[in-house]
Amino acid sequence: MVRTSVIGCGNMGSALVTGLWKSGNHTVIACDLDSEALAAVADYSTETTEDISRAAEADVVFVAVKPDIVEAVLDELELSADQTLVSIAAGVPTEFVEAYTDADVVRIMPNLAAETRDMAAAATGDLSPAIRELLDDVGEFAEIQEAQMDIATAVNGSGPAFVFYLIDAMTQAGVAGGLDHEEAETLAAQTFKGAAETILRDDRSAEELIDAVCSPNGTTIEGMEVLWDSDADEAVADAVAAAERRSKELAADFDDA
Ligand SMILES: NC(=O)C1=CN([C@@H]2O[C@H](COP(=O)(O)OP(=O)(O)OC[C@H]3O[C@@H](n4cnc5c(N)ncnc54)[C@H](OP(=O)(O)O)[C@@H]3O)[C@@H](O)[C@H]2O)C=CC1
Ligand SMILES: O=C(O)[C@@H]1CCC=N1
Repeated sequence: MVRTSVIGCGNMGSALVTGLWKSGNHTVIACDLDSEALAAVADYSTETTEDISRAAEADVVFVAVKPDIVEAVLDELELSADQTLVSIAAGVPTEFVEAYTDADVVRIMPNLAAETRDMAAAATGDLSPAIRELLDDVGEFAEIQEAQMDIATAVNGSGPAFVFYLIDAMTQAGVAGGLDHEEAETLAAQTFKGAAETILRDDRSAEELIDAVCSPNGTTIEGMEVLWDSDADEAVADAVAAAERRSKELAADFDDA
C-alpha cells in the first residue's frame, strides 16, 4: 500500500481521494479545513483531518487547493527528500513549488474522472515508478513538457466540462425529439463513453471511424454534413484556446514569485 494524502478535498481533491481509495492500492489521508468536504470523503479515506501535519506524514502528498492558496499551504507543509509532492494547481509552475520543499515535486494536470478511475492526466517532472503506478491506478497519463501544461490544462483538465456541455446538447436534442430526459441522457452519455473507448482502442482515425458510422444513403451523413458546414470545430478550438489563455494568465502571477 502506498501512503497518500490529499490536501484540499473540494471538487478535484475529492475525486482523487475516491479514485485512489477505490484502486485498493493506497491508504488515503484526506485533509481540508472544511468539515463538510471531509465528511463527503469519509467513506473513501483512511483518515480525515484538518491538520496539515498529519497529511505531511504520507509518502505521496497531493496539494489540491486553488492556485492562490498553494503558497499558504506550501508554507505550512514540511516534507523531506524521501517524499513526493504532487501539485495539481492550474498555472502553478514546478519551480515555484520546488522552492518551498525538500520533497520531489511532480506537477500533474488531472481531471474529474479520477473519481471513476478514468482520469486523463498530463504529468511533468521526474516520474518515479511509484508515481507512474499511482497515475495508472486512477486512469491514463501522458508525459509532457512543462511548457505544454497550459494547453494540457485546457484539453484534459477543463475538457470534462466541454464534454458535459456536448452531452447535454445531445440530450436536449433527444428530449426535443420526444425522449424523456433520463433516457436521452443515458443514450447520449453512453454514446460518448462508447465512442471514446472505440477511438482509444481502434487503430482507425477519427475520419475513418466517422466513415464507418455513415452508411451509404443513411442517416449519419445527413447530420455530419450539418456539422461539417457549421463552425462547431472552431467553437471547440476557441473554447480550448480560452482555457489555455487563462492558464497562462494564472501562471503569469507566479513569474516574479
Ligand atoms: N476542478 C477540477 O476539475 C480541476 C481542478 N484542478 C486544480 O485543483 C485545485 C482545486 O480545484 P477545485 O477542486 O476545483 O477547487 P475547490 O474549491 O472545489 O477545492 C479546494 C478545497 O481546498 C480547501 N482548502 C482551502 N484552503 C485550504 C487549506 N489551507 N488546507 C486544506 N484545504 C484547504 C477548500 O476549502 P474551502 O472551500 O472552505 O475554501 C476546498 O474544499 C485547483 O488548483 C485547480 O486548478 C485541476 C484539474 C481539474
Ligand atoms: O477551471 C479550472 O481552473 C480548473 C483547472 C482545470 C479544470 N478546472
